[in-house]
Amino acid sequence: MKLGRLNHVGVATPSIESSIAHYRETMRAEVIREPFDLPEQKVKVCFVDTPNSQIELIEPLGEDSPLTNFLAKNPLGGQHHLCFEVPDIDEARAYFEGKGKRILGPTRIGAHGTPIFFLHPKDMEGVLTEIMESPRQAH
Ligand SMILES: CC[C@H](C(=O)O)C(=O)SCCNC(=O)CCNC(=O)[C@H](O)C(C)(C)COP(=O)(O)OP(=O)(O)OC[C@H]1O[C@@H](n2cnc3c(N)ncnc32)[C@H](O)[C@@H]1OP(=O)(O)O
Ligand SMILES: [Co+2]
Repeated sequence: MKLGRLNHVGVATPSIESSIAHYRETMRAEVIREPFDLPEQKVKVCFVDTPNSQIELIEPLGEDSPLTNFLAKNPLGGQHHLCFEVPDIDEARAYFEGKGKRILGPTRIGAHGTPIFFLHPKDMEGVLTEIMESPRQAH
């Protein structure tokens, strides 16, 4: 498996609107993308572009969002996951399975429109890790 770029840092928030204001006004980021819902993933998403990566703002969508427990423990929100790109998602899945790392659920289409999966934080040095097929590699 070949490790690609850090695609984004996932940041959970109770309010994407207030987080957008923070990144625009305090961080002077150019937030040009509109928030959008990913109902199948039970999250609302808004990307904040930085010169070399992205912040992925994520807010729970619906009751049983995967963010619900995280925000119960971290009411202000906070760093949630890291997302790395790989050239081939199926090869990466087999690689991590071979390493005995717990993969959370099926490979599915993520917020960038390419296949992703998640690795359990307890198997990844405490970091919830998202693996994403590089957009330019999508078949
Ligand atoms: C896919 C769209 C978009 C994209 O980029 O394309 C996204 O990234 S959406 C992101 C939201 N979706 C997910 O996170 C899906 C994968 N996550 C999960 O399946 C759960 O969040 C899980 C299993 C990581 C944790 O579930 P839950 O919070 O319900 O369980 P616990 O509270 O019992 O936590 C278990 C254990 O893990 C620790 N934990 C939980 N979340 C994190 C985290 N983000 N980073 C590090 N550690 C985390 C938690 O503290 C518990 O540890 P313990 O020592 O037992 O307290
Ligand atoms: Co993500």
